[in-house]
Amino acid sequence: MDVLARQELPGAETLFGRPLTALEGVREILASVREGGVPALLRWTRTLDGAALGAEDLWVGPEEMEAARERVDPALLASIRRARERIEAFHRAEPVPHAWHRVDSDGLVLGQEVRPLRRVGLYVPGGRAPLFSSLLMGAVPARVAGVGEVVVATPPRRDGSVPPAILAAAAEAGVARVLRAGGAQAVAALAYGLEGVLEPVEKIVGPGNLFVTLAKREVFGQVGIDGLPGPSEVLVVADATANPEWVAADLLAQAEHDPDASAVLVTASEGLLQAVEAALARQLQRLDPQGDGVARRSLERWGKALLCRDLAEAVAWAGRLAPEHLELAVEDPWRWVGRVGAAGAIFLGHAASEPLGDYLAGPDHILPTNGAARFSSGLSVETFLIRSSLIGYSDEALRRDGPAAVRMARAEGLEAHARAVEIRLEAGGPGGADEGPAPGKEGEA
Ligand SMILES: NC(=O)c1ccc[n+]([C@@H]2O[C@H](COP(=O)([O-])OP(=O)(O)OC[C@H]3O[C@@H](n4cnc5c(N)ncnc54)[C@H](O)[C@@H]3O)[C@@H](O)[C@H]2O)c1
Ligand SMILES: N[C@H](CO)Cc1c[nH]c[nH+]1
Ligand SMILES: [Zn+2]
Repeated sequence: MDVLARQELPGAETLFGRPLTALEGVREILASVREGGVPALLRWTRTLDGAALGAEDLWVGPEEMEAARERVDPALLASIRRARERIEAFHRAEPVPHAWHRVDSDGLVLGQEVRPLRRVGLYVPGGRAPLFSSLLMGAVPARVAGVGEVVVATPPRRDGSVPPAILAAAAEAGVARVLRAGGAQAVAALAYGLEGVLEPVEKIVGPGNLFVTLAKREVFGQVGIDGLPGPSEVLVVADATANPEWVAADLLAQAEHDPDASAVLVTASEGLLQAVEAALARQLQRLDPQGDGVARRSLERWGKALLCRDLAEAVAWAGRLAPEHLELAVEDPWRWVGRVGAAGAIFLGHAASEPLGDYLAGPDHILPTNGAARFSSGLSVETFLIRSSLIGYSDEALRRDGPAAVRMARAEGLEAHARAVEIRLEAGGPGGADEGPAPGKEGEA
């Protein structure tokens, strides 16, 4: 991501009036919406998405969402509902932290409060394709966690409308309102708020392209973020039992998301590698007869086929690259699962095509990319919860722990810390009568 962020942004002269990198462009957009509010947001929406909206058009409300439910094909609506149910069932089955506390025999109270976030911003990609499935993948676990309000932001089409399938999915998932804004400008609106229109949210979740992902990284600290789920990735580890047509189809499925998406095959079978390359060429011709499609550009830039000595080496490579999606298209996937170092989601066996996970298998499809699976995971109910530690001292527990705390504070050179505890010890604890310094202790260091 950093390589792309630092490259000169094509078209920057027209967009920003001077040459800029993608990261500089994103910073400029964020600053302009932070300072300029709604007019700046509308200006970027016109420039980048071609939609000339007025301030009164910013929101899609519940009525338009309900109407969208009527407009989508009933079979599609039923599929969206089925997907919502499957995603919800998966997230309800997840282990989540619960509030707890315990009281020790000396009266020390220790525990954790757990509460859902109050307001979350959910980015739903819409630049190349209206990813209503990503809306479900963000809004459903938020709801399971008990989040107070989920504000969705998604880029409008050139006529200013939001695709009905996105609105229908929003209605199905219980989302109250949708902001017609995309890209870094939408991230700015969610993070900084829009005066009189939108309060800043506490956390921004959801996937997006390079601009969205860079913007989320920039606003982190001002608000929380779920991670950096950027351009899609698939890495297929395949053995000679894999069907080359199926493997090629799964590589193309992720490549079609974005010219920045990546699709990689790792195998120890030279025969399979050649068969997949031939299948790819054939399928790409059918998918993109003009020869200028997204999948072709993605494969040219980031597509790779690696030939390894054996399957163990192939799996080791997969773990090192830590892809968003790993397919184990091998005879005995369970033999290898435990040896995968890192991956956002692991698909087991020949039938488990990645797009099934994109839509309705159940686990979340908002997953770390760009190697971030080494240290982070996909969206879960826990993404929407915060924990607060609970600490309560009795007189007895204070007498036991206080002297050690005082000693440690003085060793760190923090006299005020030491005195804060000592003053209570001198008074004999919360139950003691004396609020002032103990006789004879004044001036002691
Ligand atoms: N990792 C995951 O979990 C996951 C899940 C779903 C989708 N995705 C990824 O989400 C992405 C969706 O991308 P998309 O582009 O279709 O939609 P998007 O909604 O993420 O981005 C569209 C926005 O990009 C901005 N933009 C476009 N060109 C720009 C420029 N030159 N300068 C500044 N801003 C610009 C515009 O504001 C536009 O509204 C894909 O990369 C896809 O692979 C990832
Ligand atoms: N493959 C994407 C995650 O990288 C998710 C998605 C949504 N719709 C289709 N695919
Ligand atoms: Zn996909």
